[in-house]
Amino acid sequence: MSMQLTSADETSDTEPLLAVRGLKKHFDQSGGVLDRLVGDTASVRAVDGVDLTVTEGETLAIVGESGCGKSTLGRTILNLHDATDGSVEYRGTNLSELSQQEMRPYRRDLQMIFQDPLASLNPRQTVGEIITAPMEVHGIGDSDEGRLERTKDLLRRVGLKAGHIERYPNQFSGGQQQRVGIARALALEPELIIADEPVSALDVSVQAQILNLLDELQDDLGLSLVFIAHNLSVVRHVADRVAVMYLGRIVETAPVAELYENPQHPYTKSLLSAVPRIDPADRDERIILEGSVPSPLDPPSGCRFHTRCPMVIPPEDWAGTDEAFRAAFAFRNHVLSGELDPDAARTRLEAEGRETDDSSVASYLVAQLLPGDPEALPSDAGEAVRSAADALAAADHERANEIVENAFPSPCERETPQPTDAGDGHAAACHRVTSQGS
Ligand SMILES: Nc1ncnc2c1ncn2[C@@H]1O[C@H](COP(=O)(O)OP(=O)(O)OP(=O)(O)O)[C@@H](O)[C@H]1O
Repeated sequence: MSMQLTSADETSDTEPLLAVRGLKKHFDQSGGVLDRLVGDTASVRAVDGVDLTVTEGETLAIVGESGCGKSTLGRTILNLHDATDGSVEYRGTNLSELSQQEMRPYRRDLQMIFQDPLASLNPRQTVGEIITAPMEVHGIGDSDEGRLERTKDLLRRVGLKAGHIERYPNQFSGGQQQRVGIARALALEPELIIADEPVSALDVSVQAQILNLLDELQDDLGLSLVFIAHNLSVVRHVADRVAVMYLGRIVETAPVAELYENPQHPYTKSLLSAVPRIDPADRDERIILEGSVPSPLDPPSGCRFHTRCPMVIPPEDWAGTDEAFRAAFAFRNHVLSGELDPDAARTRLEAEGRETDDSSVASYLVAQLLPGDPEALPSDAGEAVRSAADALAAADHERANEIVENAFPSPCERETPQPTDAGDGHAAACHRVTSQGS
């Protein structure tokens, strides 16, 4: 007789199923004992203080650019990485304190689905073996026959055929492989599945089928789902709530419709502006962010997004417009990035048959690095830009850094914004967001 794919037990809905508090995962990058002795203890701050909750039956999407720490967060929640700090409470038990041995009973409840289905399936095992193996480990089913029957049920449940049980992973298409991965995760009747970019490696036409399958399974089985994605377009129809992640931290959380209609964080706004909309009236102007995500080895101070933020806040005594400040701040960030090479600028000028003295190089750097018109800056700011460019042309990077840091400070780089209640279950960590709570 086949077993039932039962839904998770009903429990009180006041307590979240999963509560992540202050979770950190840092990867030590110091070379060895000597590095540590001399205090050279660089670490990648992949997850750096995350708070999240997942309630029963809920789908929480975690969205952010590549490298912002989503996979590390998923793996640390499941105790596949040792947490550096913080806690992960699952039904009141702090998983991050458990040894791998103590984790075993929880492994059954907490499953993961991976981005690359083929890489996550053993190529030498049949689908039947892949799906029955975890059942054996966790003592599900009384006999091999029972487990095989259950495997056939699962295959049908995920849209495959019972006859597929004898096949090997490479005999399936990408979408079918992901269905096998989902069946394997379901084999243990989990309560929560962390799906790490489960459709990113699939053709667009197949993505919708897998998303629909996950949605359907979640409804039918009462599963909780943490759905990791690198853009907002795939999560709209599967998520109940969305947490937007930037450089190891959650910057905004909201119910999905609220997030799409009323984004608060400039980072979320930029991600949303990249989502294709059918109705032209819904289309926002595309916000292209400067540069790429900074290194988690040395994340920016204050608000980590300040180096790329199109809404960065001027200091109180700024005499110009906000737009002029943002141009000056973008110039500042180029200078501080340390990536500018005055010799390369000189070579370029030479190739164009122009003057190559320091003053010409400085003018060239201003033209390249300051967005908009230098005349729009207040006069002292314009002078600071020019002095910094002169210092750069003379290869005095230290002086250039000092000038731009003093001339263009922002509260965003000094103070770390805390999550602020924006009403309707919505919170954002941005200095521009003011509390709507009581
Ligand atoms: N085992 C590791 N050792 C050192 N650094 C790591 C390790 N795993 C991840 N990282 C670093 O941690 C940061 C976050 O990586 P992570 O894979 O969690 O990001 P992500 O948002 O999931 O990105 P992607 O979508 O590309 O997978 C990256 O800078 C990555 O290089």
